[in-house]
Amino acid sequence: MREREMIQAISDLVGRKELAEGLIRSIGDDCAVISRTDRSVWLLSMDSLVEQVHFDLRFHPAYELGRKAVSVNVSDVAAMGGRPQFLLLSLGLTPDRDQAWFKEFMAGLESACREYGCLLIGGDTVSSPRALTLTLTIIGEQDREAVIYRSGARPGDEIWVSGELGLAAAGLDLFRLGSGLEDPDFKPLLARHLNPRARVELGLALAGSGVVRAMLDLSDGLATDLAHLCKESGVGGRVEARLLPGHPALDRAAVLLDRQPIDWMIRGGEDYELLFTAPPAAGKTIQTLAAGQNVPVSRIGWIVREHGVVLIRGDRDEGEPERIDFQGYEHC
Ligand SMILES: Nc1ncnc2c1ncn2[C@@H]1O[C@H](COP(=O)(O)OP(=O)(O)O)[C@@H](O)[C@H]1O
Ligand SMILES: Cc1ncc(C[n+]2csc(CCOP(=O)(O)OP(=O)(O)O)c2C)c(N)n1
Ligand SMILES: [Mg+2]
Repeated sequence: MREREMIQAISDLVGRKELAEGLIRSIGDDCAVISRTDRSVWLLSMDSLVEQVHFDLRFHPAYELGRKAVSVNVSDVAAMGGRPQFLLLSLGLTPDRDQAWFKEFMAGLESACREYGCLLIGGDTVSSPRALTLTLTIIGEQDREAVIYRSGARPGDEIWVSGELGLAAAGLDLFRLGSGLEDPDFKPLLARHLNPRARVELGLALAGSGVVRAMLDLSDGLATDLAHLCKESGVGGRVEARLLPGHPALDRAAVLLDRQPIDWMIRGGEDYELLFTAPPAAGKTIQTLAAGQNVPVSRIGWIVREHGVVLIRGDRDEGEPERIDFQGYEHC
C-alpha cells in the first residue's frame, strides 16, 4: 500500500464521523484547524525525521539537524499562513548518541525556535535501538478568516512559488556521492538540504493580503504537492518548465552528477518553499508583498478545470505536455 493510499484509508475511517465541536479542518491539509477564540484558530501539525530516511548522520551535523527538525514543522504552519507558537518534541535516541552530540542538537533546535518565535513546551524521550527518530508537534495560530487552505484554488488562478526549487535535492545527491563537497559554489545546495528555512513571514504576509486562494508548502516536490493542492481544490494545474525558479549551482551540479536540473526541481522534494494560487489581478500585490519580505516569488503556471498536473516543456503552444502528478517523493 502506498503512502497516499494509506493516508486516504485513515481519512476515510475517521472522516466518516461528524466534525467534533470546534474542529474546523482535520486530515488533508498542512495543519488541522481548531477553534481558539471567536476570531482565531489553532493550527496543529506533526512531522518526523527518521535516521536513514530523512537524514544521514555521516554528513548531517547535530546543530543543523536540530534546526531542520524545527523548520520542517514550522513550514506546515507557514503553509496555512499561520504564526508558529509552541512545539512538542518526541526523541527516540539510539545508544550511539553521546552528550556532545545531544548538546549540539539541542542548541540547533533552540536557535531555530528563537528565530521563528516559538517555544518548546513538552515532549517525550525514549530509547530507540537502531534509528534515531525526531518527531515534533507544532501549534500555531491565525485569524479564522485569514487561514489559507489547500482547497481554494479556482480555474484561471495563477500558480506561484517562493524562492528556488531543487536545491535541497541536488545537495543531498552531492552528499550521497561525495562529489563537489569542497566547492564553494555548491554551498547553497548542501546548506538547503542540511538546514532549510521555513517561509513564515511570507506566509503571514500572504494570509494578511487576502488575495491568495490556496497554499501549501513543498516537502515532497512540486509534482506531488501541486497534485495535492489540485486534488483538494477539485482542479488541475499547468506548469511551464521555463518559468521554474532554479539556481546557477543547480546546472553545474547537474553536469557534475550527470543529472537533469528539472528532475530535482519537480521531483526532488524538501524545498520547503510556499506554493500558492491567486487570481491574475493579484499579481502586482503578490510581487510587492514578496519584495517587501526580500523573498523572490515566481509565477510558474495556472490552474485549469481539467484534473491532473501537466508540465509544459518549451513554449506554451508548442511544448509537449507531460503528466507529472504525484511523481515526487513517496515513503511507501
Ligand atoms: N498517520 C496519520 N494519521 C492521521 N493523519 C495523517 C497521518 N499521516 C498523515 N496524515 C495527514 O494527512 C495529511 C497529509 O500528510 P502529509 O503528506 O504528511 O502532509 P505534509 O506533506 O504537509 O506534511 C495531513 O493532513 C496529515 O495530518
Ligand atoms: C538520508 C536521506 N535520504 C533521502 C532523503 C530524501 N527525502 C526524505 S523524506 C523526503 C520528502 C519529505 O519528507 P516527508 O516526511 O514526506 O515530509 P512531509 O511531506 O510529511 O512534510 C525526501 C525528499 C533524505 N532527506 N535523507
Ligand atoms: Mg506540508
